[in-house]
Amino acid sequence: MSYEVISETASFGGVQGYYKHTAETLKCDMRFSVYMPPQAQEGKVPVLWYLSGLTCTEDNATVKAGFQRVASELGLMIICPDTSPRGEGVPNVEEYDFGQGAGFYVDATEKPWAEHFKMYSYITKELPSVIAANFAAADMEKQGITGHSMGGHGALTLFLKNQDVYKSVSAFSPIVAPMKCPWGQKALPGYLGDNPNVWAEYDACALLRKLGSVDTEILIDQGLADNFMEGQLKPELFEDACEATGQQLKLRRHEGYDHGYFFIATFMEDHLRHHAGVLTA
Ligand SMILES: N[C@@H](CCC(=O)N[C@@H](CSC=O)C(=O)NCC(=O)O)C(=O)O
Repeated sequence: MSYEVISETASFGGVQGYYKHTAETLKCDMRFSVYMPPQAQEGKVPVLWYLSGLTCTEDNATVKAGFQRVASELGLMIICPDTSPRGEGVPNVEEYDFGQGAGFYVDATEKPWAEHFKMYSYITKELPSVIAANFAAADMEKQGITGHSMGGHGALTLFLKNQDVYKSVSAFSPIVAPMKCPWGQKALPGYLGDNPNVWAEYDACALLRKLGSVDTEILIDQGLADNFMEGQLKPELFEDACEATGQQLKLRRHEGYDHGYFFIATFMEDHLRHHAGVLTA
């Protein structure tokens, strides 16, 4: 459960840190970032996980999402993990949507991925244990989860499968139905084999329809100038699943915004307030 400090830098009265540890689940070294708000000097603070999308590391959101100012105001700890195992000995392909940088937050069962690609267990079990053991201010009874695109898929599915752990959820332009889009139709069989019942365990629409509604509102923001919206993201499928199950959903569609971090930074404050509203109630 030990970890190494890469850097710690003052930000809005708190500290933006980058850290490294050896992840047993993934059999490689992993980096993650933690924003520690100033309130952490006085006591425990709620924890918000941010899961990034395809091609990302822990760095993309940390430097581009602009969460530090409002996280400081609200007293939220923000944790950004990497999106896959990496490094020598970890399998990869020269494709942006599979392999390193594209872990899809699943526990792979297929060769050669199964040995390292266990991002579901890493994010839900190992990394939280590292945080709980080393960051005393983290209130692990008050955790929320958000993410972008592939990370939005991660946020929705991890939330639905672990409602005892995560109390709040939101997503920026998430993949909501990987079984029904090309990114997911490549990743799910690639990592999990050919059984659709196993894929459905990692599909937010399928999970919501199977598990039923949860007692908290889900916030999703989607840009209407997002080139991936029609072919990959299909927010209307999640809207349908929410309507069918009676799930409270705030799905906001924004004219002119694309898939990138200028979009995320624009609406980040609303997401932080959404999570703080639930986690500090
Ligand atoms: N290179 C790819 C697109 C890669 C891309 O857009 N990645 C997004 C996430 S997409 C879904 O998970 C991202 O967040 N990129 C990093 C960033 O800092 O913007 C292509 O050519 O289509």
